Amino acid sequence: MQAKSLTVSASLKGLSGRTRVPGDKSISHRSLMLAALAHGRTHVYGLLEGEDVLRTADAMRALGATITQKDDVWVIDGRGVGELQEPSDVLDMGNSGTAARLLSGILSTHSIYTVMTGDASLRSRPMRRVMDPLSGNGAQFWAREGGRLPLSIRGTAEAKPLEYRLPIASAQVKSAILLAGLNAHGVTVVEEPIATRDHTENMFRHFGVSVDVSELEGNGRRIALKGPARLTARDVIVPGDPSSSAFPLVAALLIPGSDVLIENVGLNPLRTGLFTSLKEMGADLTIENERIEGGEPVGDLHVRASQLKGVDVPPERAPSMIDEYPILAVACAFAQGQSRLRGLEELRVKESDRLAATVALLEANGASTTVEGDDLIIHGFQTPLGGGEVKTHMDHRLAMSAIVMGLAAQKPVSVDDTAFIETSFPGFVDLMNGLGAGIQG
Ligand SMILES: O=C(O)C1=C[C@@H](OP(=O)(O)O)[C@@H](O)[C@H](O)C1
Ligand SMILES: C=C(OP(=O)(O)O)C(=O)O
Repeated sequence: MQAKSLTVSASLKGLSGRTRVPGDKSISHRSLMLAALAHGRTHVYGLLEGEDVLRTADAMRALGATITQKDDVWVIDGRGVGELQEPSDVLDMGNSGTAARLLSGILSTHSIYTVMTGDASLRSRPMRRVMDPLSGNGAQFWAREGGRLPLSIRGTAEAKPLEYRLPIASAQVKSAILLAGLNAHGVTVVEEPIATRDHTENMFRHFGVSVDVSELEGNGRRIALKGPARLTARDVIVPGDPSSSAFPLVAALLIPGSDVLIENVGLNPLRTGLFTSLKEMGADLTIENERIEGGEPVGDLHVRASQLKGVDVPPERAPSMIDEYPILAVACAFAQGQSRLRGLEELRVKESDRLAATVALLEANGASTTVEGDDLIIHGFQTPLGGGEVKTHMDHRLAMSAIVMGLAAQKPVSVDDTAFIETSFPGFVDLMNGLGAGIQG
C-alpha cells in the first residue's frame, strides 16, 4: 500500500448531521467464509468493502467459490463443507488477522495443501495460537520461526473433533476451532473463560447448523457443535460496524458543539464495551431505534459533545471492546482526572503493538501516561496540546485515533500513514468531512 501522510487541524466547528459507517468487519469475513461452505446461493447486503474483507473474498474464490458483486449486493455460490479446492497459488491475507486465523481453521479440515502469507504487519503476528490447537485434529502446519506467516497447511478430511479451553480471550481462536469442527467427525467443544464476540456461533445457526452454548462460571461459555455439518445458503444483512462507529462517536464527544446521529450500528452485547465505558465517563450518548436486523441487534447512536471524566475499565470488559482501546485512550486524554484501562495484554499482538503505539500517540501530543504491567494509566488533560507526529505502524485504528486527536487538540497532529484505514473503514475521511470535520488532503 502506498503511504499517505496527513496533517489534521482542530475542527473549526462542531460535527453535525446523520451518517452510516461501513459494514461490520467480523460479520463480513464470516459471511463470505460460511457462504463459500454452504450449499446454494447467498446474497450479502452491506458487506464491508474494506481491504481485509476483500482479501477474504479473493481467498474464497481461489478455493473454488464463485463470488460476484452487483451494485452493493454480493452473491456467493458455495461449494459445501469439505469441498473447497486446492488453490494454485499462495493466499495473501493482506493485513487481516481475522482472515488468516479463521481460514486456518477451515483449511485444517479440508484435504488440500495451502500456503498463506500477508503484509509485514500480519507476518509479524502470532499464529501458534491457532496452529497448536488445530494440529490436534490431524492437520499439519509449517510456519516461520515464532509461528509467523507464511504458513503452510496440509489439511485432513479425517479430522478428529477438538476439545479446547482457550488460554486467551480470542474470538479468532474460538472461531478457527469451530470452523474446523464443521468438517470433523464428532463433537467439537470450545470453552472460553470470558465470552468473546459470538458472530460465528450466531451465523452457524443462521446457516442451519445447530450450536449448543452453555454458560460457565464467571462470564465464560462452552460451545459445542457436531460435525460433519451441512450449511444451507441464507442471505445475510450486515449491520454497521460498532468498532468503526467509535471514531466519529469519540470525535463528536470531543469537538465542542457537536451533535451527530450514527445510524444502523451493530449492538451485539459482546461488542459494546466502549459505549458502556464512555457512558461511565459522562458521555451524552443515547441509543435510539433499537431493533433486530439480520439476527443481530442494531440501533442509532445519538451523540453530543460532552465534558468527560476519567474511567476505570475492568479487564473482563476487554473482549467486548478490544479494538477500541486506542480511541478510548484518546478520549481519556481529554477527560478530567485519571483513567485506568486494565488487562490490555492482547493489544501487544494486533496490527502493531497497540499498547506501545497508543502511549506514543498520546505522549507525542502532550498527554501523560504510565504503563503498569498490562494496565494503561492516562492522566487526563482536558485539551491536549497536539502538535505531535504520530507513527501508525500499518495499523488502521491508530491512524483513525490520531486523526480524531488532531480534530480536537490545540495544535495540528501529523500522521505518517493513513493508507491502512482502507482495511476497515473505506471513505473515513470523506465521512468525517461530511459531518463538518474539515480534514484537508
Ligand atoms: O473474531 C473477530 O472477528 C475479531 C476478533 C478480535 O481479535 P482476537 O480474537 O485476536 O481478540 C478483534 O481484535 C478483531 O478485530 C476481529
Ligand atoms: C485487530 C484487528 O483486526 P485483525 O485481527 O483482523 O487484523 C482490528 O481490526 O482492529
